[in-house]
Amino acid sequence: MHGWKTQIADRWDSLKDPVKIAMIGKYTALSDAYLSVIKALQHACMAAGMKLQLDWVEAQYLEPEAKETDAAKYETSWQQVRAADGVLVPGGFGNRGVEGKILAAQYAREHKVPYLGICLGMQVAVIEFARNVLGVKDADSTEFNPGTPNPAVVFMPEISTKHMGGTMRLGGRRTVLQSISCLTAKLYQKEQYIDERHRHRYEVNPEMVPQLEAAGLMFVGKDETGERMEVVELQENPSGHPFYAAAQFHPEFKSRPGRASPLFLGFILASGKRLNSYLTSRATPQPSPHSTPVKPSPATSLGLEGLNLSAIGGSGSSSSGAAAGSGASQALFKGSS
Ligand SMILES: NC(=O)CC[C@H](N)C(=O)O
Repeated sequence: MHGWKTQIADRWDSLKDPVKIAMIGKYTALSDAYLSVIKALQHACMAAGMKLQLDWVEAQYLEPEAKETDAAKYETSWQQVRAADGVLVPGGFGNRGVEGKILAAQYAREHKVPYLGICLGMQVAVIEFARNVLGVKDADSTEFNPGTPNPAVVFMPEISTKHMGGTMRLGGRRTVLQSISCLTAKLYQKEQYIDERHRHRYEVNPEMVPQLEAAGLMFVGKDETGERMEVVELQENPSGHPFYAAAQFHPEFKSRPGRASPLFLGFILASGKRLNSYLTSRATPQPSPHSTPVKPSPATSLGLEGLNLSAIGGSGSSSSGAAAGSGASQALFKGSS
């Protein structure tokens, strides 16, 4: 166990190629939810052979009002978004900063910057698309605007609004994949379904789905009834976007060192411009079981054997080129099982 941890810590400390991720959140209420996201980013960076540079962006400062109230913070926050290789909007509750998150999703979509949305991050992506692509300017979530005439995100019908304590849709649920060629299916290497964990009260309004899909926002994962939207991706053509994916579930909850979450890995690889070579390498037929056995590599013993690390630019080696034992490598293990 100790040797395994040392190998992972060494690999973490030896990563050099930087990848800059802007995480758009509400940092006065730093919650456990964000800590799981940070760990999932670290696991993905380690698998991709990239060094994480995380920029924390307070969503509220991206909003136009901040230009008047706090011009310096507005400027630096947008600079952080513009400098990012990838934009991540994690889960969240309550309406403060939501408009800033919607603007960040719009920026990532329009500027073809890799985007990963989680839970609320998927809901804001859908609201943004409805407003700016479908032209439904007042599209909103009933969580933030209960009287909105154009709800893109609605309270889940079978949940009672009167009993807030027990109203959350929680835990492991099945997502049925709608197409074997979507990015999510390729990353998970699954054709039919994936199981991930949930924590939400609102969902995409199923009535708006046909319009959204006709305009290119594809619901590539749905629950078993087909009524609840679980994963969206921008249609590959004509968007030409390198990575635009968002999930209603929380992929970070199942991420582990040596077993990065597929969506996080895809996001990091796309942010480091390595996603295509990774997907091509995965599509290459594996050697037949009768070919010469390969000596286990350090990557195999790290549980990274599913990854063709050389194909994605990682060293695939566990040598410790840089100083070992940094705080970052220690943090990698805290709280993970
Ligand atoms: N975990 C989340 O991001 C929740 C998103 C949203 N507030 C909901 O309840 O559906």
